[in-house]
Amino acid sequence: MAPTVFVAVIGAGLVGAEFIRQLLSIPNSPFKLICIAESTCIYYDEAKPITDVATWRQTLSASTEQPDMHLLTRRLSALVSAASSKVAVVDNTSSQHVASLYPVWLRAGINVVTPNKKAFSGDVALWEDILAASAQSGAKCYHECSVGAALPVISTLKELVATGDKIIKIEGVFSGTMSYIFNEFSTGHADPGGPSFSSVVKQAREKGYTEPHPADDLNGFDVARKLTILSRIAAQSPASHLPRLQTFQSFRTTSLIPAALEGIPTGDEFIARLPEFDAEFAAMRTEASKEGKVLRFVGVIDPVKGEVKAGLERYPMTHPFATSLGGSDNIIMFHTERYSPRPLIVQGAGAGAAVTAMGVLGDLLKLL
Ligand SMILES: NC(=O)C1=CN([C@@H]2O[C@H](COP(=O)(O)OP(=O)(O)OC[C@H]3O[C@@H](n4cnc5c(N)ncnc54)[C@H](OP(=O)(O)O)[C@@H]3O)[C@@H](O)[C@H]2O)C=CC1
Ligand SMILES: N[C@@H](CC=O)C(=O)O
Ligand code: NA
Repeated sequence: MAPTVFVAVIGAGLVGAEFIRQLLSIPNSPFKLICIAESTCIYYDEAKPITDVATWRQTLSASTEQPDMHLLTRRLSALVSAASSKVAVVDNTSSQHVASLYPVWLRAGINVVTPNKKAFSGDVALWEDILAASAQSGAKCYHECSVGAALPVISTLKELVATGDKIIKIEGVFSGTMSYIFNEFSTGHADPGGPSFSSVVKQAREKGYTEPHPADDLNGFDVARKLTILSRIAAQSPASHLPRLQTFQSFRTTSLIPAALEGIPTGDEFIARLPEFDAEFAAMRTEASKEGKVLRFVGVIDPVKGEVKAGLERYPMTHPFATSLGGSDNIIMFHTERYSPRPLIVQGAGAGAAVTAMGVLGDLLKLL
């Protein structure tokens, strides 16, 4: 019989709510959902786990308790000590503060599952502390969805590296938002005269592909974070010249944010002002289509040259980045010693609540 796993979910937004729906839909579930937290409220009851898909939101809203992460840590640590069962935090936020608590949780024997990129792509000291804490206690930290949503990108790279393959180059479209935007905006065929840039950004947001603030996608930081996560793993492959990246800002990334829109605090205001710059983006599209090319936002990790970069590039209409992508598709090509001359390719939806929640739940199932 599978052991019971006590689960605390932090973040019940787009991904979090879908994750809870999928978790509560598992028949004969070994998971006990004892906690759900958002920024302003928390439900916690070990004796009364949430079981009903239809009413969990009301149960959370009815709670008057304020979220206190230190209290949550003490409660979950006590549960690890008292029960022979496993305990897991599922972080479905994009919070740096929540991410900074992973080493504390892991050292206390609390497993961590998350699509949040912050812990693995920010200060290298936090990433190293997470690895050390997990090794020390044996608690697991799974974050497959921090790159390419549920697509097996991190697991594939870890396996290539662990089995001694030499990574020659990793290149691809790593952002569901950027993929959707340029698949719709720059098709080559209809240019010029396709949809406006601001309208496709708005659609990407409505479809749930963007970060809580869409500027975090358009400034290239989301791709830079994913490249940092992969680069830190690829750096362990034989003969890698990749540098020890201090943060995701340690290499060159092209931002698509017009200077006048830098630092706009809310996503709504940012989206409202973006049409002012549609003509600039249309001109870039026209330039590319005159050469028979499309625009794609691409990331490259090159362990041979020791280089990591992300930016907007032009591709001929025959290139896989131009021909084979649709919707929020990511495509990641692993060129390795074994996968040569043809690369190992992972492709599919790289954003969206359903696939991301599925990947998070898949990671949680690994604890069994
Ligand atoms: N959307 C996608 O397709 C993908 C998303 N991801 C990642 O998944 C994560 C969630 O994304 P998404 O669901 O779209 O984001 P949302 O903005 O929809 O949801 C975020 C949730 O986190 C909660 N939250 C934020 N800060 C805290 C905090 N300090 N304590 C407790 N709760 C907090 C918010 O609560 P409140 O509303 O009260 O502030 C909200 O419930 C992000 O890290 C994102 O990068 C990864 C792959 C794909
Ligand atoms: N905003 C991100 C979501 C997944 O990480 C993206 O568009 O890829
Ligand atoms: Na993934």
